[in-house]
Amino acid sequence: RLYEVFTNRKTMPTSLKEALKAHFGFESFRTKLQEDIVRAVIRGDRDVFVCMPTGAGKSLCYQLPAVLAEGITLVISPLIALIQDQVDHLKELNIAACTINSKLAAGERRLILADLQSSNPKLKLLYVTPEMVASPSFQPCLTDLCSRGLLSYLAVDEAHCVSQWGHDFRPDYLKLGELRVRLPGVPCLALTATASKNVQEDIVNSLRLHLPLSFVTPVFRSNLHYDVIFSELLTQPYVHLHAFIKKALALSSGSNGQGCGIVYCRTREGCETVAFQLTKLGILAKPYHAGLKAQDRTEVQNEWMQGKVLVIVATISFGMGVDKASVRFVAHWNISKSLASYYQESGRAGRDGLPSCCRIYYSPKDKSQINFLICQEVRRKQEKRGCAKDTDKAAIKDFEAMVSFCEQERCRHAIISKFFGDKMPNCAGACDYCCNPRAVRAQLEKAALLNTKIQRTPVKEPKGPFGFQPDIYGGGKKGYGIERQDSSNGRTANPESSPPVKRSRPTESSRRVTFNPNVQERALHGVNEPPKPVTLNEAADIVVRYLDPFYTQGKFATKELFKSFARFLSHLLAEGKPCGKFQVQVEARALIKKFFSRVQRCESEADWKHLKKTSQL
Ligand SMILES: Nc1ncnc2c1ncn2[C@@H]1O[C@H](COP(=O)(O)OP(=O)(O)OP(=O)(O)O)[C@@H](O)[C@H]1O
Repeated sequence: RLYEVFTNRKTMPTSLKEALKAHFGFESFRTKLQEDIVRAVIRGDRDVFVCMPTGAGKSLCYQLPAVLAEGITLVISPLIALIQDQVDHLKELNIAACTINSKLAAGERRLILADLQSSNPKLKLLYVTPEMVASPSFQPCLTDLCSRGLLSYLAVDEAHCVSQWGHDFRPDYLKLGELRVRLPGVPCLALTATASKNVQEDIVNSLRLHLPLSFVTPVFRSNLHYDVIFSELLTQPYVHLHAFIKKALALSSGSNGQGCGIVYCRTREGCETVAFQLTKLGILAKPYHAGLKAQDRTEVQNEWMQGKVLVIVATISFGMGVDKASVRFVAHWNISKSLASYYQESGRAGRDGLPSCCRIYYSPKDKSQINFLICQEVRRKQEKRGCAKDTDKAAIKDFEAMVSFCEQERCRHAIISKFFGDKMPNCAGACDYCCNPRAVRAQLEKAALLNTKIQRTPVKEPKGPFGFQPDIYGGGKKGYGIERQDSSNGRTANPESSPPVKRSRPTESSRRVTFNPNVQERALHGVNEPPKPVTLNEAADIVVRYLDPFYTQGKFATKELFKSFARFLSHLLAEGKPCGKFQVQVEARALIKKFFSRVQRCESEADWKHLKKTSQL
């Protein structure tokens, strides 16, 4: 039963299964695939690329080879918290693992470095962030280990962070390509749970994987039931959520004890409100977000892990690396920023393979807010680097895929599979659409009707010049960037302080309800009916939409000038003789065109001093 690859210089003569049992306490490999990957890594003659769903047991694919190899395995992981969990877990198993990071006490760091410099280091796994790997102080240590033949493998966890097309791009991951050049002969293993085809290509190219052996499993997980609920149609949303949780928790959790769940909210206020409401309705739920003290967060997480609290209501800063098998549901109170993120977050349900539920409470208002934040973030990045890039569109496209997932009449699993480039899965009733397509259609129609009504009711006078806080619009207020995992604005926020509604481009040719207010309004107004006069808020929306491309092209010397000009135009268009939306659109376009026919680049407020409405209004 001795495994032939153990003649490899890096491994010890013992059976793979025995080693699995001895070091990790597992009787067998989780799947044939897991075993195949471990064997391929141990062989060490090729780089390896692994794309398996969350909870599939990817960590073991490098941890077992690392334990069996003679040297040290360097593991790159994006978050210190994630690293700490892994290191703690390995230490519990008596496996020599540690991390070097900026938070480490000087004494501990010295001890680790001394071990690394010794002729026979005890350490088996060294976890670091990509930033640490790139730091000049760490380079000599790595070069030294490599030259002494003591680096067994390079494992890059969450490898999708290397791709600018991915949902969690981290610039320092790009530097790992250079690292590989400095570590000749060290085989690399790249692992991710979410990678569309172009992200996969990026990983292979950026990490310079040489003819890698690829182990890619379909993203379809038949034990997860997906559905979407339009929250604006609900009279009692919290009661609805409560009923969903009750039902999901009633699902069996096998030998894993009582089931539990996660509700994701975009904002801290959202977490607090939802947790409070659920507790009031009889389910103990606790919030978890960056606004809490670290100690309180740890306490909440522990209570949830131990089953003392069944529901954790968290921002997305919770979950990465949380290894709990019996999560019976993941509910999203707000949509995610991309379909890839949603797949990863919802995938935390049912890691034990048992039936579990994934639900989104969707609202078009939420869509507008997140869309606004994403566009703002993209613009901020462009401003920082001074130019636009093709990849800037990726964030917007990925968000559109998220919206499309909610607004389409199609199998939810099929949408996810298509997004990741997989073939159509056999859903077999594991989503609302496949269970009852008529109900999905009815909901979409009701939502469209409701949205039309909302658009037709008079809008209250906006507070600020745009009907929302200018510093939110300008992106100056910390906490509104989509990059932050946890913002302080919420669905519960005053609608008047919401950013203007922006139109999102449709992505799919398949049926979906359009929420473009202009289309619906025009269809409903009689031909001779006078158009409803635009409010300042609506004028601002139109202006921003038309002016935005000029800002992106660098036609404004500063962002303040852009905002100021947008404010000026909005007032010009909304004040005076009342005009309908269509007229204002035409006029806005004409004014902007006229302005830029005279001004190459806007340098001061004096540039638009003489700009007046054209005769069209
Ligand atoms: N062979 C095995 N037998 C039993 N349990 C296993 C086996 N391999 C891994 N596991 C367990 O499966 C769970 C998930 O493993 P792991 O955290 O490595 O998944 P992952 O694919 O890395 O997930 P994520 O993408 O969320 O990081 C862990 O609790 C792990 O201990």
